[in-house]
Amino acid sequence: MQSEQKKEIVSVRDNIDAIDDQILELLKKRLSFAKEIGKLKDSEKRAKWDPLRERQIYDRLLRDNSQIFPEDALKSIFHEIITTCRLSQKKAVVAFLGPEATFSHLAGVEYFGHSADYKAMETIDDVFAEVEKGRTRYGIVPVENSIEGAVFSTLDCFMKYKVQICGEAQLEISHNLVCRSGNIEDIQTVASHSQPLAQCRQWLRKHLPSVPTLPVFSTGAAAQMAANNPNIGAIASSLAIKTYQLQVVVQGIEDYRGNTTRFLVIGKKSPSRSGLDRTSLLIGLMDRPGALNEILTVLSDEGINLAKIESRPIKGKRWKYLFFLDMLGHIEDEKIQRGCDLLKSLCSYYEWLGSYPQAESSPPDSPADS
Ligand SMILES: C=C(O[C@@H]1C=C(C(=O)O)C=C[C@H]1O)C(=O)O
Repeated sequence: MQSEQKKEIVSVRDNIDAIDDQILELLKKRLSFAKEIGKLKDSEKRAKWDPLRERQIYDRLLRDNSQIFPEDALKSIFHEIITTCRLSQKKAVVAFLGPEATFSHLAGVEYFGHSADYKAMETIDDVFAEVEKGRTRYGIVPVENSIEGAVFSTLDCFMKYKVQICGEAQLEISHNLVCRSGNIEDIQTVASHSQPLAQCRQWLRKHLPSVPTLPVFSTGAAAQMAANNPNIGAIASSLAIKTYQLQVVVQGIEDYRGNTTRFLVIGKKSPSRSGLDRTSLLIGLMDRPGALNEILTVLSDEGINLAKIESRPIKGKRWKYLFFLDMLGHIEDEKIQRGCDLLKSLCSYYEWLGSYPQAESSPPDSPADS
């Protein structure tokens, strides 16, 4: 009986092998067609990245799948296939806040897949400078966290460097307390980036009340420190545990579940419209009563959905601010174009930071112990 079953497994596995061979042949064919399209685009001087076409592919596949193959898996399989095909037309190097295994690195790999090359930078400023100078094609930077709010150093870089936003990615962040031994008693200092330290504030106060915290450049840098010093604990990603051979002390120490960070992909030129886009502006208000109201009125009159507004002080100009505005839609959409033209005439400063495909939204955050 047992050997009958064994034979059946072998024969069904033959079927799987035959399918895998077909998938592989089809993948090779798909890659060569993508390269052919790349050459045609070269001759027409067209951008290689076509977000609208990519979105249409996902929509069609998800519809035809009728939820038979698990949807998230289907999306990530095709994401890897499509990014590989796209990058075969033009290679991309992506700068991120390093060292290896930071959340920015993870977000980069999620966004660009495994076919891109990644370059670790020491600071967010360095990521911007790298892209502005054209040394790397893209950069990925954290811009806001669903619990802690804006990442000010990123917003300030938009005021300093000439780059465009090309995309956004959202990464659900779960923090691990790690150290060399895996024993909480060995930890005399907890190092991490200031954002994760803030995102785990209540947990640290409750479980390590007398242990000081040490803000460092990145979670990767903290993990590196923990690897070099047995008395340093780090708050870091699961990728950092593997990369720096650390032991987990406690998993999931964030104060809120669903804690999500939004990242921006920066480059030299925003992509064309995908049909589900976001447009970011940086504006300065006229010094007159009702200036902000005028801006909001334009958006409301044009039926533009304002997704976010955030102000930042202008360095060296006391009590003067610039505003970051995110709207739903693409600058190629008539409504957004018209709204932006009106804003330009009403603002003391106006800069279009880019239009780019919207990231999928995730469920809302909830307290960790609910
Ligand atoms: C192959 C193309 O180039 C890129 C890759 C795509 C793909 O792999 O399906 C789709 C759109 C483009 O971003 C294309 O434009 O069709």
